[in-house]
Amino acid sequence: MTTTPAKLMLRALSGEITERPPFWLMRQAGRYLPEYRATRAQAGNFLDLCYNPRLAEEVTLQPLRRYGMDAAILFADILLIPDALGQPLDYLEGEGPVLDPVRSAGELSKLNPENIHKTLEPVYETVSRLSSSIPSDCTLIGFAGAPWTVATYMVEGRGSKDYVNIKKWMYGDPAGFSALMDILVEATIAYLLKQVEAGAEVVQIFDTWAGVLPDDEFRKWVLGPTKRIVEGLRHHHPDLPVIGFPKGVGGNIIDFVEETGVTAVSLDTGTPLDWAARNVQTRVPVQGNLDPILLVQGGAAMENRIAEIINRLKSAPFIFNLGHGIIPQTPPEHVGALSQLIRDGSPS
Ligand SMILES: Cc1c2[nH]c(c1CCC(=O)O)Cc1[nH]c(c(CCC(=O)O)c1C)Cc1[nH]c(c(CCC(=O)O)c1C)Cc1[nH]c(c(C)c1CCC(=O)O)C2
Repeated sequence: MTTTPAKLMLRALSGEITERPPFWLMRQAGRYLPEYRATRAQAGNFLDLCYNPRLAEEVTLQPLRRYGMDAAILFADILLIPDALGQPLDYLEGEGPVLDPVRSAGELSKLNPENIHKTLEPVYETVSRLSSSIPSDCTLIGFAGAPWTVATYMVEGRGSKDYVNIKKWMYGDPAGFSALMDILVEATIAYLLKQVEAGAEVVQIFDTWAGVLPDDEFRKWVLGPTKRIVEGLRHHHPDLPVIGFPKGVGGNIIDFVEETGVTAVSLDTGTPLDWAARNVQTRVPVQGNLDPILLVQGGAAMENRIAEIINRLKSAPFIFNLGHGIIPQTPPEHVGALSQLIRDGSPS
């Protein structure tokens, strides 16, 4: 009897040390690619692209065609959940997302958690198309934002530097704020379950702003909701690999791993490699953590750091990635050099 060798990414997630690290890159589809910009122009605006299964499938596949990553990440955005809950959302050129803010328990009646799947249906169709169109050795990753990070955009109404509105609500009316977080936990579980049913093999939970909370609040609004999501997913899919990305949390990543039950964690750029090898990788597989700006720089600086990351993390389960998303200024040929280096162990 012959068995198909499992995909490299799934093997690393199951705790295997692989012959080379699987790799994929956060924001691997996006504006640094001319073909993305062309498809995006064809779609109209960014939300139209996210809700167009044919075009969202196309932009998901674009980086795979060039670089053959070991995983494809569904093309969508973490703010589709607020959109599906009925919170008006727009993406402004040069500014990013803008939402009509929700800032008190009284305003929660503006959200409608009943029918999110009606809006999100095209996303599930994108996943379903991808599950048959990606290469057979490539793993399909679904994703969602963590409730805390999604809530920062919902309450601030845009990206924020100081999180003053959400923190005032969180400190001043924890019970009311927890009603918003409950809505997000439930919606996120339902959303990710549908992605898994449509063919996502792994899910990643992005908590980009997890690092701005003090101890107690970190436990309450990052650890608690993430744990509930992991449990909610595993209730239906006990073996589903879940990757957490609690960005900027420093040493708290140990508690994150121990308490949430995630399968693996993504390390941000600031996480020291030796520390991560001793304290995190002994617990779960890790993913990371090249500085995305080294991918803009390229050359020897990038190549040396890639080699260093691989050397320090290759003795335990490891997935190569960035410490945060690719930025639009990235020259596509630098991504080519990275993929070559990881695949063959030498620069192109
Ligand atoms: C905080 C956050 C968002 N979205 C996301 C996060 C968490 C990860 C992170 O911190 O980067 C996650 C995300 N956003 C996008 C993906 C797609 C999959 C991928 O290739 O990684 C994923 C996984 C597409 C996108 N999401 C967005 C774009 C750019 C939109 C465009 O084409 O104009 C893409 C490709 C827009 C977006 N969406 C968001 C912001 C702040 C912005 C504006 C900033 C920017 O323009 O880069 C919210």
